[in-house]
Amino acid sequence: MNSDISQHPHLRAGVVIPAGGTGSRFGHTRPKQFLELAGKPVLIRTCQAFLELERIQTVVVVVPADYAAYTDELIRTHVSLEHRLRLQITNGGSTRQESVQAGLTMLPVETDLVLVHDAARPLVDRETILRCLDGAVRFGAAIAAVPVKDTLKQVKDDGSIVSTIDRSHIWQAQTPQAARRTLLEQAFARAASTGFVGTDEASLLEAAGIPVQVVEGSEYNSKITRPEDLQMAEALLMQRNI
Ligand SMILES: Nc1ccn([C@@H]2O[C@H](COP(=O)(O)OP(=O)(O)OP(=O)(O)O)[C@@H](O)[C@H]2O)c(=O)n1
Ligand SMILES: C[C@](O)(CO)[C@H](O)COP(=O)(O)O
Repeated sequence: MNSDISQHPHLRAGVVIPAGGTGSRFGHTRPKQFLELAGKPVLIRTCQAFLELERIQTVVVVVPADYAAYTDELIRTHVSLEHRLRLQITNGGSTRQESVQAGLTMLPVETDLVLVHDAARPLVDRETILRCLDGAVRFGAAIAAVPVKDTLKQVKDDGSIVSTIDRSHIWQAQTPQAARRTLLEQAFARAASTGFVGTDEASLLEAAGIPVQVVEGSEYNSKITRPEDLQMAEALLMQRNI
């Protein structure tokens, strides 16, 4: 069976974009997802990467409650009416996991394939998104990831090296992280019942015994965590004249 997503015209995919963080490691008065990146808010860039794909029927943005009105204003300023029809905003929670859970409940009932993508990853490319979609169709769950390039060290609190970690099978998880909705809801329900808190959706799926596949991400699909990450993203976009 060819499980390429184009073979499944009736598949309805939605994306949840967790944008409810405070950006404490970034250290700005405004959460980093609302800062400008080459003239456009980080969050808007991220939303548009998905709105430009017809395969994505619904985009749910999960924002801090005190930023809901501001987000609505940003969307009205930067997003076309046509795209706004596929965009919803809801309030986030105190953890990324709670925010994603809130977003899942907003997806239309007919949504059967879900992607989750950090608002803080605005340089995600079309091909990575489509690989995640196809991976979720083919395997049930798939995440963007890149193999580790640097030598990895286990280090004590005092900075002394304990050992060098074999990196031959170590990958850095990115987002999108995609799964059939039933699998993702099963994983979130189990996490809620056991009190499990993960830093990504794959860790919840793994904990529930649900197989997850990695698909090729991109070195450009980095997460904006600290100020230098925003500077790097800006330099990249300027170079590409985007
Ligand atoms: N309660 C939270 C925490 C995080 N996020 C989102 O999850 C993504 C990845 O989280 P991270 O980069 O850690 O963002 P922050 O939590 O804002 O950053 P920090 O840990 O530095 O405070 C971001 O798009 C962030 O907005 C969220 O929706 N809700
Ligand atoms: C989901 C994620 O981006 C995968 O690498 C990462 O786990 C988010 O971690 P954060 O601490 O919430 O930024």
